[in-house]
Amino acid sequence: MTATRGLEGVVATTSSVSSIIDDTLTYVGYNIDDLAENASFEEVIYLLWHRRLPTKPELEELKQQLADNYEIPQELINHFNMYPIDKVHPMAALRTAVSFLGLYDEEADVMETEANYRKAIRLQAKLPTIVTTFARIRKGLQPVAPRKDLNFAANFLYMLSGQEPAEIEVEAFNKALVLHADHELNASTFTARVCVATLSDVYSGVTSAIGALKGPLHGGANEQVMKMLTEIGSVENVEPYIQNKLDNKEKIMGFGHRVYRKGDPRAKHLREMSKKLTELSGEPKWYEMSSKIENIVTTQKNLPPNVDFYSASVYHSLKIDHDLFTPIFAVSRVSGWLAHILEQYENNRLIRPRAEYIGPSLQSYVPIEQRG
Ligand SMILES: CC(=O)SCCNC(=O)CCNC(=O)[C@H](O)C(C)(C)COP(=O)(O)OP(=O)(O)OC[C@H]1O[C@@H](n2cnc3c(N)ncnc32)[C@H](O)[C@@H]1OP(=O)(O)O
Ligand SMILES: O=C([O-])CC(=O)C(=O)O
Repeated sequence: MTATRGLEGVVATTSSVSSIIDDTLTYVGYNIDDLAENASFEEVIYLLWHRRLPTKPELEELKQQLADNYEIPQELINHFNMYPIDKVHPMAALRTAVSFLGLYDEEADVMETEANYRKAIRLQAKLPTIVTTFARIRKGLQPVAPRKDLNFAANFLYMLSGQEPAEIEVEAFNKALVLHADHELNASTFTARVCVATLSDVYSGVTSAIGALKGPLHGGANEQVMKMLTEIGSVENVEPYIQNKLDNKEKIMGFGHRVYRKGDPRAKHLREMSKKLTELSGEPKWYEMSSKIENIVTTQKNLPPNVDFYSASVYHSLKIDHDLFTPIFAVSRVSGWLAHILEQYENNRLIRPRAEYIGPSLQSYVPIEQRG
C-alpha cells in the first residue's frame, strides 16, 4: 500500500453535482461563466439540489420556503451572548451555532429523504441569519430581522447593515454567492461526505464541513488575503513585500490550486467586480495592489489567483468585516455541501480509505517496571 500525499489525483466518489474538467467548472453541466452572468443564487441552490434548473413556480416555491425559514431560535441568540464574544472568530461561532441549531430541530435524526430536504432548506435559510446576527451582537448592535420581500443576497446585506443595499451591491453579492456555491470534491465537501457516509445526520455533516472550510489553505484564505493587503497598505509597498515573501518561500494567500493548472475560472469574475467596486467605493488601491500582486506571483511562480484572492477586495468594498469573509463563503457553500450530502445519502457507502503504515515494525511490550 502506497499513500498518495494529500490524496492528489485520487478519484474518491462519483457525483453529478459539479465538475472541473480541463480547467472548466460546471454546476450540473452549466458553465460557471454562464451562471455567474445570469443566475440568481436561489436558482443555483435549486440546480445543485435537484440537478436541473427550476421552472418559475418551482423557483418561487423555493424562495418562499427559504424566506419562511430565515428566523433563528431565540435560544441561539441567547447562546451567542454566552460566548467570549470579543475573542471568538465568527467562523468558530458559526460552527458552534450550526451544531447548536441541530439540537432544536426535531427532525435532526430523521433520515428520510423529504426530512433531509426540509433540513437543507432550514440550514440554507438560517446560515445568513446566524452570521449577521452574530456580527451585530458582538458590536453591541440589535440583530436585524430578516426581510422576506428581499432576495437571498439582498436580505443578507440588509441583515448585516440594517440598511437596504444598493442594486449594484446586491448584484455583486449575488454573483459572489453563485461563484462560491460548489466545487466538486474540495476539502470541506469531502469532509461533509465522509461524515454523513457513516449515516450521521445533516447537521453533523455541515458542522464538520464548516470546520474544514475555516482553515487558511481552504476558505480561510480570503480573510488572510485581506490581512496581507492591509499589511502592504499601498501600491508602492507591493513589490518589496511580495518579493520578500517569495524569497523566504512563504505562500501568498489566494494563489495556487490543487486542481486548476491554467487558472481558476471564477477569479476573472471576481477581478472584474473588484475593479468596479473598489473604484465605486473610492478606494481603487485595493484592486491596484491586488492586480500588482497577481502580476508578480504569476510571472515569478506561474501561480494564478484562486477564488479567494479577488473576493477579499470585493467584500471589503461592500464594507464587510474581514473576519466575516469566510463565514460568507460558508453561507454560499452550504448549498453545495447540502447537495453532496443529499447525493451521498442517495447511494451511500461508508468512506474508509487505508493508511500506509510508516511507524516502527513489530515491538515487544516492556512492562512499566522495567522501563525506568
Ligand atoms: C477555496 C479554496 O480553497 S482555494 C485555495 C485557497 N488557499 C490558498 O489560497 C492558500 C495558498 N495556496 C496554497 O496553499 C496551495 O496552493 C493550495 C493549498 C491551494 C494547494 O495546495 P497543493 O496542491 O497541496 O500544492 P502545494 O502546497 O504542495 O504547492 C506546490 C508548490 O507550489 C508552491 N505554492 C503553492 N501555492 C503557493 C502560494 N500560494 N504561494 C507560493 N507558493 C505556492 C508550493 O510552495 C510548492 O512549491 P515546491 O514544490 O517548490 O515545494
Ligand atoms: O476545490 C478546492 O480544492 C478548493 C476550492 O477552490 C473551493 O472549494 O472552491
